[in-house]
Amino acid sequence: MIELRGVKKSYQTSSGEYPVLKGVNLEFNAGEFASIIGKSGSGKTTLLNMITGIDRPSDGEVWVNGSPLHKMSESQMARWRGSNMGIVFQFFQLLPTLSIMENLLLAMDFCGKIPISERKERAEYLLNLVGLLDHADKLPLALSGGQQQRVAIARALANDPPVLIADEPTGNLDSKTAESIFELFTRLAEQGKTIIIVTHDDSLAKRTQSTTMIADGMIVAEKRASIPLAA
Ligand SMILES: Nc1ncnc2c1ncn2[C@@H]1O[C@H](COP(=O)(O)OP(=O)(O)OP(=O)(O)O)[C@@H](O)[C@H]1O
Repeated sequence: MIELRGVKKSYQTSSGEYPVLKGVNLEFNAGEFASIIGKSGSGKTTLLNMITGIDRPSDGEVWVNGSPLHKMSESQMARWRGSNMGIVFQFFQLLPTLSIMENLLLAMDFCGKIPISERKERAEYLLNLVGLLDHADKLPLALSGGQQQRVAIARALANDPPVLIADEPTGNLDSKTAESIFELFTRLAEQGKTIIIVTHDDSLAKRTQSTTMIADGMIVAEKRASIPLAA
């Protein structure tokens, strides 16, 4: 469903070319709840950026649901991403001057996949799903970090994408809030969404169906659990 073949990524720096991903081969199945772990600077965010199409590989191929991301133009990619990928960024990136409800509606407006007449109801459904319907009219900064993270997840789901990607979704959260977010991901995977998270939390990673460890831009270990998702 998601396949990376020989993916390399280098950045040009003042001291020359800096290789960050050095030939990554990886596969994720539809409906899989996967984690990516690795030390700071090992290339995790860069790897996620390859899968979401936020950045392009210097070499290699990235296929998602049969679409060749490595061949798409910027505008094709933006359109494709809007309806195919839900992205939860490390620092939420909610628009601070819009209410929680407006943040979700805007994501739907940009994409156009959800009919206009259904957007408000869908936003309410998603805010209810993450337990924040009572906060719909508040501005993001009126919420706690954990609540903002849940809004970011609701927004990522706005256009009902088959894939949800989250960079450190439970970083900086207390353990109870982290647990509730993990449970939400588990439920979404059970409903058929493919979920890929980057995490520093080994105990959370162990509870996902597969864990990929990256070190120095290379996959150094892959573990696939044959057990069902842990609750
Ligand atoms: N645009 C860029 N230009 C130059 N170097 C970059 C760029 N983006 C990332 N890097 C470098 O690539 C390496 C990997 O970065 P990346 O953000 O993917 O790591 P990470 O594993 O996600 O780290 P962290 O856990 O700290 O978020 C780092 O050394 C980083 O400094």
